[in-house]
Amino acid sequence: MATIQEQIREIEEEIKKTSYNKATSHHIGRLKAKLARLHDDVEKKSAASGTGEGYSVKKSGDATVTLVGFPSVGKSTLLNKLTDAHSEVGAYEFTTLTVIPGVMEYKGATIQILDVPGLVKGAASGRGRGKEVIAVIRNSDLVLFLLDVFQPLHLPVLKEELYEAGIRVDQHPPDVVIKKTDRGGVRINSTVELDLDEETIKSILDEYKIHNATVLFRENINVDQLIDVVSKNRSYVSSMIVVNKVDLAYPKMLEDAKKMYPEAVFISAHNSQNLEQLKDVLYERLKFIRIYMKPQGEAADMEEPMIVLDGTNIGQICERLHKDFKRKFRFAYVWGPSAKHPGQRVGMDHKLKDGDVLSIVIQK
Ligand SMILES: Nc1nc2c(ncn2[C@@H]2O[C@H](COP(=O)(O)OP(=O)(O)OP(=O)(O)O)[C@@H](O)[C@H]2O)c(=O)[nH]1
Ligand SMILES: [K+]
Ligand SMILES: [Mg+2]
Repeated sequence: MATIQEQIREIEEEIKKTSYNKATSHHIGRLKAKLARLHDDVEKKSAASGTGEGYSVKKSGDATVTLVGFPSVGKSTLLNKLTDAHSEVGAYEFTTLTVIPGVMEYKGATIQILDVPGLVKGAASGRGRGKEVIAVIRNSDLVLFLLDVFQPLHLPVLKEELYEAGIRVDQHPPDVVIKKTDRGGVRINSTVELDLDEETIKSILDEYKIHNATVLFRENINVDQLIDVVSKNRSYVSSMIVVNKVDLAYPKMLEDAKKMYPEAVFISAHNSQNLEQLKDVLYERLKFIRIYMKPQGEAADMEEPMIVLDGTNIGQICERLHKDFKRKFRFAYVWGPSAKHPGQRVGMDHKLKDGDVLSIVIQK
């Protein structure tokens, strides 16, 4: 019996060999789904048999950002400049061996920044501290990719490792809902024109042992995205790119790196160069919204809004307010951009928008 790694290689070979056309698309879809399942198995196995030494960091503040980069690109140096933390800096690789949290206050938001060990190629399958680092990244809201100006080509490697570990960077969860049923086979509904054909969709679901279900597509997605929906074990985070050590770069080198990553922020963490711009971009990328709380029977507090991430729902607000709020929650009233009419009565699933006024009613 072939090992999981051998099976993975075999399927990868077969995908490479198969030329893509209409007739082979469902075959390729099935192979990709098989591959995804094997990767999920590897993931599960190593989680079960792992060292058990997962890093435990409690999320805190309004958002969590993880510094992701190869060893010695300057992650710890940057953490020390942006936050109150002190993380050891060294001219050798793997100076940092655990998660070091720090806090940065910016424009009224409290942002948690996590320094972690360097990632290397193979991290997703467990090299270095890969597994533990990846678990931290999974739970963060933003990945700050930190590159050394001398090694700009690390970015695609980092992205590949995250992809392989089920982390989707700068993607949103596909707007596709699968509801399992008892009988009736797989029924497909769609509000948009689909590139995926029925046979491909069915063979992917089949690979995940889903034989009876209704599938509603509200978005035209590809094979890989459908596998993400079926596999469930995916995490969606946004990202930004920062290039460090510009103080050491020759002008030509800097120019090339800027052409390669026009959206990146170029800094010298060591010399505190361009850190204000970094904070600005970081803040923008996180997409904060302001929610004004109105205690029942009182006026809303328009002075000090709650700062939360876009997409936050009322249940998540309850969790932030008090440990009992979710249990005692009855309903809420909303005024403002997310309300259909002023004072709309809503439940915990209701998603808030910037500038909303919110009143939560709990059991006494
Ligand atoms: N010239 C220069 N050196 C820097 C800069 N940032 C960091 N360094 C140096 O680069 C080396 C590595 O810095 P660290 O902050 O330890 O890097 P790291 O990414 O945390 O490294 P690991 O924890 O080992 O993965 C140290 O010698 C730093 O002094 C910078 O902007 N310019
Ligand atoms: K280092
Ligand atoms: Mg470090």
